[in-house]
Amino acid sequence: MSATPTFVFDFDSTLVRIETLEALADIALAGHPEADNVRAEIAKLTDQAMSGEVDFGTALRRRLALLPLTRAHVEQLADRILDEGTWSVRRNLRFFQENADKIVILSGGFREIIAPVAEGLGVAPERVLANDLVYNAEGRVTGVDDQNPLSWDNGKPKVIEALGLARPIVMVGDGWNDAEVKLAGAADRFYAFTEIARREKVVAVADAEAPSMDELLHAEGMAGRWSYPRARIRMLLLENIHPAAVERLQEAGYSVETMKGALDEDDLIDKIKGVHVLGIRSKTNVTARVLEAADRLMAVAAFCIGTNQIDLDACADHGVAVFNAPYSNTRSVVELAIGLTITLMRDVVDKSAGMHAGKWNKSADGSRELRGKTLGIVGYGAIGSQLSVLAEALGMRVIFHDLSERLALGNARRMRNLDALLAEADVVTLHVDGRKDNAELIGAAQFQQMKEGALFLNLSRGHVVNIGALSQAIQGGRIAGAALDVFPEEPRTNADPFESPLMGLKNVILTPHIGGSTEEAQEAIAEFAAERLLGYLNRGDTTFAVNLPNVQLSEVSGGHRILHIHRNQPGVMAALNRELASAGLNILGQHLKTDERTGYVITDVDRDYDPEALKALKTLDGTLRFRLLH
Ligand SMILES: NC(=O)C1=CN([C@@H]2O[C@H](COP(=O)(O)OP(=O)(O)OC[C@H]3O[C@@H](n4cnc5c(N)ncnc54)[C@H](O)[C@@H]3O)[C@@H](O)[C@H]2O)C=CC1
Ligand SMILES: O=C(O)C(=O)COP(=O)(O)O
Repeated sequence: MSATPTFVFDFDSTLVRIETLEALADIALAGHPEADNVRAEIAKLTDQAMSGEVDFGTALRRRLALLPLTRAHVEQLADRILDEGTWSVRRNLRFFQENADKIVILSGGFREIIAPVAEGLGVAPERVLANDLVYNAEGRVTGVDDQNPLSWDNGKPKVIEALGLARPIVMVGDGWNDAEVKLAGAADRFYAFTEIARREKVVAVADAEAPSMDELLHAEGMAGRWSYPRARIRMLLLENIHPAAVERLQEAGYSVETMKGALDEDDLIDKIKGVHVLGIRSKTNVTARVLEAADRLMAVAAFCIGTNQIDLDACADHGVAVFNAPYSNTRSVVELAIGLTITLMRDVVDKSAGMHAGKWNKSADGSRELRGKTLGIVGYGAIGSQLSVLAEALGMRVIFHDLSERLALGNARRMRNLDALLAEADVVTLHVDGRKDNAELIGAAQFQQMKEGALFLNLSRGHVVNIGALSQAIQGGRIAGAALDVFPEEPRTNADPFESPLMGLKNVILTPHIGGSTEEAQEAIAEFAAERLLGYLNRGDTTFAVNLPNVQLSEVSGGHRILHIHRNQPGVMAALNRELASAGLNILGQHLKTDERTGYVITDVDRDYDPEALKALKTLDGTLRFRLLH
């Protein structure tokens, strides 16, 4: 590694979120009759000086002359300046403290205000170069020390040159006077720091823009709080995912793009390049072709329960973790199923449509109570079993069929097979998952087995039912009513048309896949899935991943964390540990978990190692993904 450069940091709008003179103006002008005008004048001068329109010395003196500033005002700001630290500076304190002897703070601002921040960063007072305020006997500020070159135009380069600092020198700041340091040749690189204020003119002459300290440290090859600047991690959230997720992910520093509808395979292939995290709901198919095109993808989050739209094995083979929200909309689906059952039993939808057309049809024919009827639940997972409890509470008898051994809740009875269930149920409701094998689980033969006049509900997945057979069963009278929330072909957006052979049939309720679409469920899903993503990105935690071994992990603290996803084949662990040993890495902790396909090993190591040594780990035979977390 090349030697650490000398870092020269500007202060206002770089190490802190404020401009000192504006903050002092707020304090000194409190209660002043002309406060707003004076403040506006000061802000304008600051901006003109920072963008190079007015020379710095002139702007500084004019701003001070506008203020009735006293020592007490200055002390007041100095007392609270630590609260004004720039966010990315705060999270990278360790960088400052560990490299304090390579850091200089260079500011046209005032020493009294900078001192507490410098102390917090571990930067010695002699490495703080700033202006000195001059006070009169009453403690009133009369100006600045005119001997200090920093109080004049183009002072920063002069001061830096006079220090004779070790090169290369990296200048970091938001203002034109910071850019001048590089333009005058006193620094080797200049980063326009834009986390607080972004000035086009300054960015235009910079070697690079640093939207945060993370970006700067990454660009300079320094170990920062994060191994990779979060703002560069791109997340694409499709299908109108609840804003709570966007907020949570942005708040954590990631870049989030949202789209209202789903994308088809080709559009997703175009869009997926450069995307690190994809968020979808039930309608976007993540196929092997999509994964081939995904050059950066680390994780897919299904902001729903079903994951049948995702090629989970192909994701695992690419080292892409897949998460879902398995319980957040369960209750919403159950409530709708209950509501639909009652609505079908009472023929509410057709009667209501009749009323809207001016037809009064008061009749009890065919209308029945729920109480005492038999509900047949196919698929007794999270939704099926919760529906079982609610239906019993309403007085229904519950029978169920599931491929797996499930605990029968309450008085629910397990049926030995699907046929037995179909023969006995007054209402058949589907809550199986969307695995391929479930295609047309219910077709003509199954409708034949149902009781004459049975009701039928599908809130699981569209392909589970043969729609033509259902349509015939309804028209032939075997099925007295049906409620369908899911369809073999569903429109990708609200603007696309919907068509189905079931349209217009008597006592048939069609809903646009809204089983899980309640405000409560969508918000809960957003929070749950966003947390899973953050846990994975920030800690490597795979709890609730549906295609990788689940490992629950705490925050990385003290050391670095090496994450290695590999094909589950003999010898990978041995080879990995051989490489770690030969690189002289001190292992603080290690976890390994495997499933049939994939192995996931997490190794926490001490920070003092040669980063070059890690390269070998990326190319170990069987490696699917390698990641380093700080
Ligand atoms: N309409 C909507 O908006 C929503 C639809 N869903 C759908 O509901 C499905 C079920 O959700 P959960 O209950 O949370 O899933 P789950 O995974 O907890 O339960 C599914 C159950 O179905 C069983 N199963 C699968 N195939 C079967 C078969 N052929 N015969 C009998 N049992 C079978 C499984 O063993 C499992 O116990 C989801 O996979 C999703 O496709 C989920 C949420 C909202
Ligand atoms: O949670 C599920 O699996 C659902 O079917 C809900 O899908 P959606 O998020 O409404 O597209």
